[in-house]
Amino acid sequence: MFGENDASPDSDLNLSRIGFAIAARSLLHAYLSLVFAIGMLAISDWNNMAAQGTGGANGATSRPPPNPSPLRTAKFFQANMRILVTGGAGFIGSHLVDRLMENEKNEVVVVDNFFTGSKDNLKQWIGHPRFELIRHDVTEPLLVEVDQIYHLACPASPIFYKYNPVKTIKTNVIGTLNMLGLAKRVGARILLTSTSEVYGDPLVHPQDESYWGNVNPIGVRSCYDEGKRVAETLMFDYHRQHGIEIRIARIFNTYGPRMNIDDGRVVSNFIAQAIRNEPLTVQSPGTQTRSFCYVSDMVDGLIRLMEGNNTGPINLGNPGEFTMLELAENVKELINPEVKIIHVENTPDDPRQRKPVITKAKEELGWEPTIKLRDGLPRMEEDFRKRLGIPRTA
Ligand SMILES: NC(=O)c1ccc[n+]([C@@H]2O[C@H](COP(=O)([O-])OP(=O)(O)OC[C@H]3O[C@@H](n4cnc5c(N)ncnc54)[C@H](O)[C@@H]3O)[C@@H](O)[C@H]2O)c1
Ligand SMILES: O=c1ccn([C@@H]2O[C@H](COP(=O)(O)OP(=O)(O)O[C@H]3OC[C@@H](O)[C@H](O)[C@H]3O)[C@@H](O)[C@H]2O)c(=O)[nH]1
Repeated sequence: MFGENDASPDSDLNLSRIGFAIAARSLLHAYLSLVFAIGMLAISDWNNMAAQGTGGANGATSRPPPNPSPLRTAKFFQANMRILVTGGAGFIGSHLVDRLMENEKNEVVVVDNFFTGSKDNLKQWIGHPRFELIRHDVTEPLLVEVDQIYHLACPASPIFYKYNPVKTIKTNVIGTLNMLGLAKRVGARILLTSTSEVYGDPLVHPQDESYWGNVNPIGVRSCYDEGKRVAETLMFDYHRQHGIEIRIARIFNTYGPRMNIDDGRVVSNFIAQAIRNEPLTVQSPGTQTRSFCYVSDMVDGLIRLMEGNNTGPINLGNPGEFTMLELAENVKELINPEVKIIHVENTPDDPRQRKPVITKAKEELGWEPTIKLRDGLPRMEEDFRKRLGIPRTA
């Protein structure tokens, strides 16, 4: 036994055994420390790369994203890109579907509960082999195999989102959770259409993405604006916690063909009123401002955001700013010079000013709007006249 016979002939051998054991242990220690240090370096490098790759000023991801379907990397079978558009039967969603369907490598699945959207908006695609339409409410879980998710489902016009505020907040919170759960399961990239309403009644003007907003958390609009704020939070938490690839667009007022004629939003109201020769209803005081983006520009921005490397949030909107009185005067001049403009009561918490800073969209996406309000309004007029059956006279 070691220690008992220090003077025995074996003691030299024992000593050298002990020396060897100590040396071996030190070597093992050194090796393990090295492996640990390399591991830590690799993890911190990966985190840095993830943060840079996703424009992650808002915190690095803690895990690698889930793997996309094996079909993506299959050697002999080049799968199409399968894209889910929630709310695809609505105004912006249906224009987005048109653009996505132009690419023959895309298969598009639309889910919609038809609350404010309509099959009519998608009629040119129904029956197409690369297109599927599913009646589904996003507040219920959904299982489909897709590579990208454009998550638009949510009523957007104030009269519709205030109609059933509890349902609106469920759509924003539970609906977004369900879509994030789906993205996590199938490894899809997900884009949320958030809104300029996250800035509330802004105290900073114009608004860039660093502004945290001025929102009434218990007001009649909060089902929508707070709902979208929580949806943004969920997106970033899934990104940080589960490595989900996210994109967030903060959309400013968008207009164009296919808006519901009785949608209640200001551009559709004024155009329908001018065509029907009814007074244009400017809600008081009329000095409140908005910035209006034509829908084809918006769709272009959404696709660039999805395909790019930046998580957002990124403002998408047209920085041209108009008071509601100026908008009414433009509509009157372009569509019906005889029409009257009247003042009516406003609704609570109406934001007094809104105009996007789009520097980030320009720099990160190479995007800026191309269609001015005075060019977009006549295009919308044409569509509304067709649907109302009221042609332009001379
Ligand atoms: N149009 C704008 O000016 C604007 C501005 C900011 C943000 N956005 C956002 O863009 C998205 C689309 O807006 P839009 O103007 O096309 O509105 P929209 O009302 O025309 O479209 C919304 C679509 O979502 C569907 N939908 C609503 N709740 C649903 C649910 N629970 N389950 C499934 N489908 C549901 C509706 O039926 C409709 O087809 C919305 O998320 C909206 O918040 C729009
Ligand atoms: O007939 C009308 C309707 C509206 N308005 C005014 O027009 C302005 C714009 O109102 P809208 O209802 O079109 O839309 P808002 O800007 O209030 O909200 C929109 O913001 C961005 C998106 O998220 C949504 O599409 C929607 O919530 C408001 O100041 C409103 O008071 C009128 O003067 N007359």
